[in-house]
Amino acid sequence: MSDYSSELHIALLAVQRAVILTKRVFNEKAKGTVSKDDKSPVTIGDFGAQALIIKAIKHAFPKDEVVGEEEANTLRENKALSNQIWELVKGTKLDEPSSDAALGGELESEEDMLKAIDQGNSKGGNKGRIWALDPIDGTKGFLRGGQYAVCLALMVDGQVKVGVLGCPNLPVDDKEPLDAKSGEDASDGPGRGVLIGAVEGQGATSRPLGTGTLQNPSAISMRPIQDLKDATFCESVEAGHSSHDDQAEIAKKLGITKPSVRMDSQAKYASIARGAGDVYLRLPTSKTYEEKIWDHAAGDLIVREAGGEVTDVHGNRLDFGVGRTLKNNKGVVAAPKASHNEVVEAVKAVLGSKAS
Ligand SMILES: Nc1ncnc2c1ncn2[C@@H]1O[C@H](COP(=O)(O)O)[C@@H](OP(=O)(O)O)[C@H]1O
Ligand SMILES: [Mg+2]
Ligand SMILES: [Mg+2]
Ligand SMILES: [Mg+2]
Repeated sequence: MSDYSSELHIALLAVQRAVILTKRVFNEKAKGTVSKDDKSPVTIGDFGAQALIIKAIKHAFPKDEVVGEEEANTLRENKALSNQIWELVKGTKLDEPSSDAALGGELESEEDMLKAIDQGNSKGGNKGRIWALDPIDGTKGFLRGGQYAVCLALMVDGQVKVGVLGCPNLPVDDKEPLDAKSGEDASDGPGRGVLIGAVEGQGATSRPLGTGTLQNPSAISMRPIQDLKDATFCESVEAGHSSHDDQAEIAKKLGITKPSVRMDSQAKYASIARGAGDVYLRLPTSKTYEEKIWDHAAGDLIVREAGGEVTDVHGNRLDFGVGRTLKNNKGVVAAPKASHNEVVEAVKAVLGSKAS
């Protein structure tokens, strides 16, 4: 049986390399945004990071498939944008040549880059080895100057085996508690940037994000909370992604008085997994929206390996084996194992009272 050590190693290095690129874009005023068909934004950072990571995976594990969020169609029609991304991608490498070589080195050409982006077109499913990739999660936060994450997970037969989150704007210090402002005006200056990883059955770790070989990891775990009244809750900044009103009602029901922490991206999963916060709620805002597997795969495993439980609002585990979306689930409830049931009951009570 595989211990997934080489998959974890490649995933950590690939995310670390992609963050070199996303940080350059984050710190530029013009981030090269275009709108997708669903009107959501995508930047040169999203495309560039997807190309770099898929190149690395296909080099190390040529037979594996990838479910990536982005596709290159728009770029093939917009040469100027494609050129701009290529200028960024072609110079991006890890400082340590042997680490960069493990990822297959640089992409060969602009066409090679577009092809890599399009290799994220797997349909997903519950057979074989499939990676789920969100090159920039929290693109709206990325544009606003908030939190964002580079997210990569390996699923085997529909089960998440390896998960990695690169969070350039979170503090390196695992124990720095979240407060109501943690999601605002984020920066990637000194003391910031964390790389979280997990393998099924082997726990979760964190280490500072670097630019070459991987730094030493420390084990992370969720904070033991005696009473949910003292919990710190995280939710999306975007009210269109998760209902702030329902979450406030649930918090009230549980006796929570602290204001919620609004934060973009899977930085929420990363934060609760390392004990900087406690509970992450994502409450459906529409009957039709299906959550995307790349928005949750890495975070789901990392929180569960850190001593948490992750389910949908009905208390069912997230099902990553049914395609590119979580069509069997609604919303997300992530909490320490011992408190998870109590949170789900409060969620059911509040959402149930609104069912028509
Ligand atoms: N109506 C909706 N409900 C829930 N999630 C949505 C949504 N519309 C978009 N999203 C997803 O929310 C993600 C951001 O999550 P959060 O709100 O926690 O920061 C987006 O990821 P991207 O930024 O990668 O596109 C996008 O996939
Ligand atoms: Mg997006
Ligand atoms: Mg996302
Ligand atoms: Mg994204």
